[in-house]
Amino acid sequence: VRNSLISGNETIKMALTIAVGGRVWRKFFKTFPFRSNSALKRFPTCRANGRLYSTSSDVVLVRKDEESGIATVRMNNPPVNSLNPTLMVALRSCFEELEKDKTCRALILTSQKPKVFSAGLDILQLYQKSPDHVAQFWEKVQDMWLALYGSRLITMAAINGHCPAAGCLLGLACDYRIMAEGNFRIGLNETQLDLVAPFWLRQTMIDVIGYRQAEMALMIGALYPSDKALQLGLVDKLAPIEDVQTVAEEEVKNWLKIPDQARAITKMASRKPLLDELRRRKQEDIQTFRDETTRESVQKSIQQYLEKLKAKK
Ligand SMILES: CCC/C=C/C(=O)SCCNC(=O)CCNC(=O)[C@H](O)C(C)(C)COP(=O)([O-])OP(=O)([O-])OC[C@H]1O[C@@H](n2cnc3c(N)ncnc32)[C@H](O)[C@@H]1OP(=O)([O-])[O-]
Repeated sequence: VRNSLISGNETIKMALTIAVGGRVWRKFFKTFPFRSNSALKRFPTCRANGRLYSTSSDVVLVRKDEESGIATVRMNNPPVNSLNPTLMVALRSCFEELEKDKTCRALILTSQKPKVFSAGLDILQLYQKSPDHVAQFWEKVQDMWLALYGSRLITMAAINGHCPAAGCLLGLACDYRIMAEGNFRIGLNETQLDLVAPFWLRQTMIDVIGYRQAEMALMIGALYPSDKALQLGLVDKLAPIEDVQTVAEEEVKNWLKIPDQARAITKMASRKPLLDELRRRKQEDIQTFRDETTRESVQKSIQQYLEKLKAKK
């Protein structure tokens, strides 16, 4: 399915691309096309540090430092930043707006509410819903991921709290992950809900922590404390929770020393096969998720998981 090595032809294409200087970005976007975003038009805009960004509400807060070109994107969907359609569409919109902003060079993704980065997908959107609802919901997950994973920007996850399931999916889509020290957990725990991580999410986990560890983590739906996550390579750095944002900014500044063009082309060379694969198999992936999730036995498991969450209190 996945061939992360680019072919000789593609290498030559990229070398030529670099050589043509002024026309490089036009050529780059031709080689690695980004999807256009019709959703943007549907949302009102908000002003962030003098620049306009589209959000569907206040669920995504954006602040861009004009001097450095670093944008901080904060998820703001209390209590736990569960990824409902509104938040996912707003995140996708925001990623795509920043992508188009020529003065933007880096994106830090974090939570407005310390202690929880994101609780993953809004489980209520998967429970007792029609197959059509689940299908539309899943497409929003795919589109959000495509926009972040396929970004030309430096993308850094400042994981300032718990980061299960689709929270981890967002982190894995970034280039680098800094996580809060302490009793916070991260991982792809989908199997605990009787859900199956899709091929593109499985692949990113494999790419980040290696086949054996990813296979095991995915099978048992492991959630790791941050020190173990660091040991596995699931996150790249730890910091005290109050310093996660500052450490992320410092790290981005190091990355900004690398010329954008070469960094972005290199990133796309390794990510393009998986991006293309999902674009090609998008409908099949939606159908699989819809059919699996709406199965009676899976609905029963989701119900039990929701009950367990409530009982925790
Ligand atoms: C294959 C597909 C790939 C991805 C799949 C997924 O992401 S599946 C997702 C897998 N995700 C998980 O397995 C993570 C499940 N969540 C947790 O483990 C914890 O909430 C926490 C550790 C993130 C935060 O702990 P904390 O003590 O700070 O907070 P708290 O626990 O007290 O929750 C506060 C309120 O939010 C509610 N709520 C919570 N999460 C969700 C949700 N995802 N959705 C909806 N609601 C959720 C919770 O019921 C409670 O509601 P109440 O009673 O006030 O009406």
